[in-house]
Amino acid sequence: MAPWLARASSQLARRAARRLLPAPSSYRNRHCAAAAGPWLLGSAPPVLGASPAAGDRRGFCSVRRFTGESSAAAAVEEAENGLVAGGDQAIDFPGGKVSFVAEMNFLPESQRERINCYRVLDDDGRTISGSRFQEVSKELAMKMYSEMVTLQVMDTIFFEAQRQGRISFYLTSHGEEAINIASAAALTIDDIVLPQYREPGVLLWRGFTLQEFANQCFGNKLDYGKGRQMPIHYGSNRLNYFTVSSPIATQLPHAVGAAYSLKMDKKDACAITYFGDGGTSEGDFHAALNFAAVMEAPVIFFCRNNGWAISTPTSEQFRSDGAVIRGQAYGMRSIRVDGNDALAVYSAVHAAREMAIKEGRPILVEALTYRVGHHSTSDDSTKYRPVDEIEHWRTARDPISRYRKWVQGNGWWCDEDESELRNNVRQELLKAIQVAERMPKPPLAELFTDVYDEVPSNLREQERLLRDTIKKHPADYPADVHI
Ligand SMILES: Cc1ncc(C[n+]2csc(CCOP(=O)(O)OP(=O)(O)O)c2C)c(N)n1
Ligand SMILES: [K+]
Repeated sequence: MAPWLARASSQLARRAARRLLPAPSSYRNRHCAAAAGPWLLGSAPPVLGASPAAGDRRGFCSVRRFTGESSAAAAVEEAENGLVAGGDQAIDFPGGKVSFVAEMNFLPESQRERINCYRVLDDDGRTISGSRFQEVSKELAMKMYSEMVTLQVMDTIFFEAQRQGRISFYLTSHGEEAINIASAAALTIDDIVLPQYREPGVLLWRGFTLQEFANQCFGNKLDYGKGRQMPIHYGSNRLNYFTVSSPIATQLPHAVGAAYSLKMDKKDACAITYFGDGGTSEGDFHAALNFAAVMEAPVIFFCRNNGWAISTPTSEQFRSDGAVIRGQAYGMRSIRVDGNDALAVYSAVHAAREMAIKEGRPILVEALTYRVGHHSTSDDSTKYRPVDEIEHWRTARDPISRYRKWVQGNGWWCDEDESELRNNVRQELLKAIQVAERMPKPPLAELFTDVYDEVPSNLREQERLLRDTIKKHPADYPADVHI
């Protein structure tokens, strides 16, 4: 027995003896569980001071029966011999006191009921009576609405542009507009965003223009990534938005580091990182949550639980009650929120941010939602999920319609406003696409820069070969490649 455990055991037994506690009827069982406690069940504890009386063997554990007044003295004797007396008292362990119990109870694999989901608006856009939420001004509420619509229109047009062969790839946030916009609205520009790829609305909210989105998707010379990345891999230094990186969940540990640096600099800001239900199966997810909890980093882990990771349903992703329950396992406050309710998402992230910064702690937010679109333009989701299911979420559960009912109910919006907004966004984006499409591509030399301070000889050789190949086969390369 470890010396600290023996000390604790003997202190406890002496205290019991001083108070002359009568032996509880279940003493025998407690004794048994306590003695087995620190070791693996099934293996005998290394020190057993009391020799078992005949007939007292119960599997792995030796037992002595005590009665009446003699029990306290016996407890002392047992403790001196290295046994733990058990009882209601808590015993010191590394990490804090733990109480012993007589029953051999395994923690159940799940709670009896699933964790509740915080909601403000019902399906008809009415505030649920008694719901508590962060007030939003008319101005903020309307900006949220118009950005949700802008995101939806942008997604629809870029998706079509890919189908027309004008861009190589696209991925929509359909069904997750409230998550995108309302979470962004609850942050300040000083908060650092480490995105997955389905949160362009956060960047839109921060002021990334439709022209900037188009420049990236067309990989032209104004794209900040210099045309090196696939479409939708946006990033902006100016807007504190890390560049999207496709490998799932790598951004989570980065976010903890970024958050910790904000804390060291005593900044009034936090980091937020987004990821899907699929991302929770990556080792990076677990490393990041543990790291953040231990380091008390002001980071918000925002899980978009949208039911699908490409063709993998959540039923094949995890057996836990979603992601929210995992926060507690790592010692982190967590909340489950209706991801299709803009006011609930806004309120939850607003509160999470306050706690993260003021109390210096990570928070996990799990937003329940549904990926209404295909995974990307490389996917046809009707191959693995029922069309009815998609339609139900696209219509009856649409976050934009629900929020619109609420703003309209407040007298802030009407049908004419709606068509004017949609028309304006469409015009602006079509113009941006035309400009982006005509804009020359970045110079070829840029393919080889920004990794090494000086381009090494092997890369210079590759560049020379590429230029020769383009000259030999000009028809196989875009006409505007700048040799
Ligand atoms: C490490 C890694 N494994 C696999 C992939 C391929 N992949 C791209 S997206 C994706 C699904 C991710 O699903 P989820 O995290 O739930 O996000 P969602 O697409 O639903 O928003 C997978 C498996 C990847 N990009 N990175
Ligand atoms: K990543």
